[in-house]
Amino acid sequence: MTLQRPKFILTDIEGTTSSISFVAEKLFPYFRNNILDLMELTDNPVVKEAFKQTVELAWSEDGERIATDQEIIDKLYEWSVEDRKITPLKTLQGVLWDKGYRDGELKGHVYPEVAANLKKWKGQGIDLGVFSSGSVPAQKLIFGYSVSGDLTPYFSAYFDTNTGGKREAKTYAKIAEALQLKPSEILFLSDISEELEAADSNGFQTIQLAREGMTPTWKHFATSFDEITFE
Ligand SMILES: CSCCC(=O)C(=O)COP(=O)(O)O
Ligand SMILES: [Mg+2]
Repeated sequence: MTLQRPKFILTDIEGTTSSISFVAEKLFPYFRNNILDLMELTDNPVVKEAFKQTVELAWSEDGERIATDQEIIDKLYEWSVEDRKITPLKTLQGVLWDKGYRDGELKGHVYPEVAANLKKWKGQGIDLGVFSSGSVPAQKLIFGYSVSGDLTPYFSAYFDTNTGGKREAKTYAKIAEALQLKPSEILFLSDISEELEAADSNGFQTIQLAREGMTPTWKHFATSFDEITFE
């Protein structure tokens, strides 16, 4: 697919740069297997704030009153099994994954052609950024400790659920504003059509990554980054 060259490419992670199986079968189980380590980190201000948000969300969403550290951890475990894209869970996943990447137990999966295309696009004068439900620190880890080496030098901006939900149009307006670009100057890459729809309704260019035999569900699609080229 050949497009007019955008000024900025914003990419999703799971299902786009990286396999769904790596996230579902390596990252999420690592979090659940090590979740009790959070008990030792309750003085860490990031953990403290995420625990507070967990208590508030459990109350507002389920009407459930949780208070003890064990109850909070049980709730986070449950949300992880359900693959909830909610900020305190995503923050705490990033906190625990940090050790896994640094110890070498985790190595960020990226599809084989990703690094070469990031390099090529950057060489064409296109700036690159990430928008994932994974927290910004978790985004920096998967790309910093990737199977293709440290890819973080390619990215100049990172966005997560603190900016807004990926299926909400207003989130993309906020991203364009933060980048000080017109929406039409940004190309968003994702595997999920609801996310592409939200970006498209805001005027972004969009391409769906339909990887590993996935049937495309969006009007513009590619099966790998190699198929995305610019005039
Ligand atoms: C930052 S890598 C882990 C990604 C993650 O936690 C996740 O929920 C995937 O969401 P995405 O928005 O990248 O599809
Ligand atoms: Mg995705």
